[in-house]
Amino acid sequence: MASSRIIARSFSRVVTSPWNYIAGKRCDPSEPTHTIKVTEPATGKVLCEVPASGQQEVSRAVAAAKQIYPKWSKLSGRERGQKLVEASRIIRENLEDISRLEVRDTGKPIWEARVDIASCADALEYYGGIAAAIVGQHVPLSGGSFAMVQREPLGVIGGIGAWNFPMQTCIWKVAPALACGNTFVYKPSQFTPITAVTLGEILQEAGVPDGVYNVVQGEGDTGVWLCGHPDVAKLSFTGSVPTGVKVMTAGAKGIKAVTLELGGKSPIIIFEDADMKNAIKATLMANFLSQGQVCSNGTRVFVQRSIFKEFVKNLVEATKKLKIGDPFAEETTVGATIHGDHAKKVLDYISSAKDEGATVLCGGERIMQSGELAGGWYLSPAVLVDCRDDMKVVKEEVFGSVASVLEFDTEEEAVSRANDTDFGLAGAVFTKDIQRGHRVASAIEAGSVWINTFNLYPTEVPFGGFKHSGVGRENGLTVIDYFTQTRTIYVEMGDVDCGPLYKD
Ligand SMILES: NC(=O)C1=CN([C@@H]2O[C@H](COP(=O)(O)OP(=O)(O)OC[C@H]3O[C@@H](n4cnc5c(N)ncnc54)[C@H](O)[C@@H]3O)[C@@H](O)[C@H]2O)C=CC1
Repeated sequence: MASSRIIARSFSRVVTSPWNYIAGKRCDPSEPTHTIKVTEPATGKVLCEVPASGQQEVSRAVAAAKQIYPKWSKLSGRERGQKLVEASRIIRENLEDISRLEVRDTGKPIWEARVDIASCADALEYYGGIAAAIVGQHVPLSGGSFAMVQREPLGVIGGIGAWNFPMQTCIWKVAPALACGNTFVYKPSQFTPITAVTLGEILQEAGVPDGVYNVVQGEGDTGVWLCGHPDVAKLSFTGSVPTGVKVMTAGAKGIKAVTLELGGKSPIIIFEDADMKNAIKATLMANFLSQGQVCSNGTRVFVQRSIFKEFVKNLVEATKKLKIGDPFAEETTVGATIHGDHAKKVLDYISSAKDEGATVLCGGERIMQSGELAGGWYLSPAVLVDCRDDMKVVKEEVFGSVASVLEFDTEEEAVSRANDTDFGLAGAVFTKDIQRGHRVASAIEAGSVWINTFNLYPTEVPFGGFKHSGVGRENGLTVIDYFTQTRTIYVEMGDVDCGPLYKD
């Protein structure tokens, strides 16, 4: 029998206002603080005008989330999970439309947006699937007494996201938080307002009650209001280290739990016995996905001296074959930088690298400055050699398509240089020697280390940073601990034993 299911009816497939989403409705803030002109990265033209939310609007969103919390948190995990799985189904059935919205927002190529949106469906399906298994514990104690450890949600979660993976960043927070019984207020990046609102409409269609998930648009000030709101129990943030410090400080003031997913400057260590083709493929993926605007990117490429020349030749050849252009074109592999100011920052890093003695073997220029997409900022992916560890481009997060390739001699040297950074988000080792692979992977000070691959984040495995790259984890079962708290109930089955304090 043919399925009678209807593909999502009610979510907007076009870029449309209003931009906030509160208590199940798209709405405008009653007192906008100002209007944000969002540009479309592909064209540089204004994509939409979004009113920024002030304190009053943030409070309205938090109140909506607080009001529905008793009802949502009292559903069984299975009931909540079924709705999240349904939302996952809606996303999969509408993957193309949602991916196209993501491309308009980010400028990333359509092939990548499809991968990102499929991963959003994966996360909703995974946390929907395990929601019924989010339970407490029974702990037997001496003399028949026991303790019950109840696992409870935290309340209203305040989420704040970056612009590079707008819907994925949002869903990595929202899916586990809702599965655990929390409700949510999300503030997307001011550069990518679209798909967080789309998610609201999809969750509503999947049966999630109005108010469980809300969106307030705005810039840093809106984030400040959300972080400081007394009814927000926890902050979950993805963004840069300096903003992460502010969010953590706001959390400290309210004694709120904080999860921070921050920046990186990850190393890839490629030994002489590595499979050359796989090492090249991974280096492309680790540097040029999403125009290099990926937190976990492996931008410090350490290559053993004996294969350095061959590796660099192959990398430059492969980089020159990348097709930079219209993000909607199927053949495009690299799209547009998020906006002009960011692109200029990336170009400045390349200039500073040259000033400090680096050689640019390919790329590092703004291209496509005529035609329909002339207003977009399209940068040709750059490969740099003659780099030193103390150069600005090698030390700081560039967040653009710039790979710095560095030579090393010994394993010990490579590990020590790889770890010589305040960041610790990710890393990788390429070798055919299984013992060396594990030894080096375990020595890299980072939350995710890949052996013979890069930039894979299945929803089942935890992701997050060591050192300045973050606090807490997203994905996997671990995240349940970050969205719940426990209450221990001790049950005494005998008499009270208070030692010598009491005498008959
Ligand atoms: N570890 C991870 O999972 C990921 C980390 N990132 C990191 O994000 C950064 C790029 O994203 P951006 O949007 O440029 O970061 P950002 O730190 O400038 O902004 C992030 C978000 O914080 C908001 N915000 C700004 N000031 C705030 C304040 N005082 N209080 C509360 N919220 C505030 C912004 O409006 C935005 O929504 C990079 O450093 C990148 O590595 C990006 C994606 C994933």
